Amino acid sequence: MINAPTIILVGPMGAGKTTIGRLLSQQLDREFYDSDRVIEENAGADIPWIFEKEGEEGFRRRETQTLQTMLEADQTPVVLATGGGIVMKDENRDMLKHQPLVVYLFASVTQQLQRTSKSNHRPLLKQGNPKDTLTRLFTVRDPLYREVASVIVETDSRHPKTVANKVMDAIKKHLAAEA
Ligand SMILES: Nc1ncnc2c1ncn2[C@@H]1O[C@H](COP(=O)(O)OP(=O)(O)OP(=O)(O)O)[C@@H](O)[C@H]1O
Ligand SMILES: O=C(O)C1=C[C@@H](O)[C@@H](O)[C@H](O)C1
Ligand SMILES: [Mg+2]
Repeated sequence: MINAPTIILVGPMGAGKTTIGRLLSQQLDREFYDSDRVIEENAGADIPWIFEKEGEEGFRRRETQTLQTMLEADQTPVVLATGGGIVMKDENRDMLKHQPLVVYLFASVTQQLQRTSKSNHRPLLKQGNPKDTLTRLFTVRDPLYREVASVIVETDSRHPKTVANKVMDAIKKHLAAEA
């Protein structure tokens, strides 16, 4: 595993990309980055503010730029969590498909709903009914996550540490099959 390339986590809001990404980075003794946090640091503002001032389109422009910079800059392998909508742009999916290790953290809509209900910093869930929004996004995005992923790990009803261990096992299997 020491030689594993950069691990990129994709999946919907509440899949646990940030949570599991942190755990993996600790287990592997690697740097952890979260594209949402990098966007916020570069903007000097949080995601709700960016959505309010620049719209989703402005946020997506920043997201593409951030992904590009991070993938180009990355020499040593790291763990990179992405935002739930990273797969919406063709150019982002192209970048991701060229990466050796993209992990789709799968979560059902019911589970996404439970996990996202604890906080209200996600602009897309502030308008309308969150269950309808998550269902609509799932229909569009689930095939796109699958399109870019080398590995898929189910996260429903699993403790974060169990998910992190499952990701490690799945990565080992994937790398062994590729060797
Ligand atoms: N496997 C899990 N079991 C229980 N709770 C979890 C699990 N994974 C994540 N959580 C909790 O769900 C919430 C959302 O997790 P997290 O922020 O890691 O999701 P995310 O995929 O990064 O979402 P976003 O796309 O919005 O950034 C957090 O409160 C986290 O503690
Ligand atoms: O699913 C989405 O489109 C988003 C998910 C979050 O990670 C943030 O990137 C932002 O709130 C948008
Ligand atoms: Mg996150």
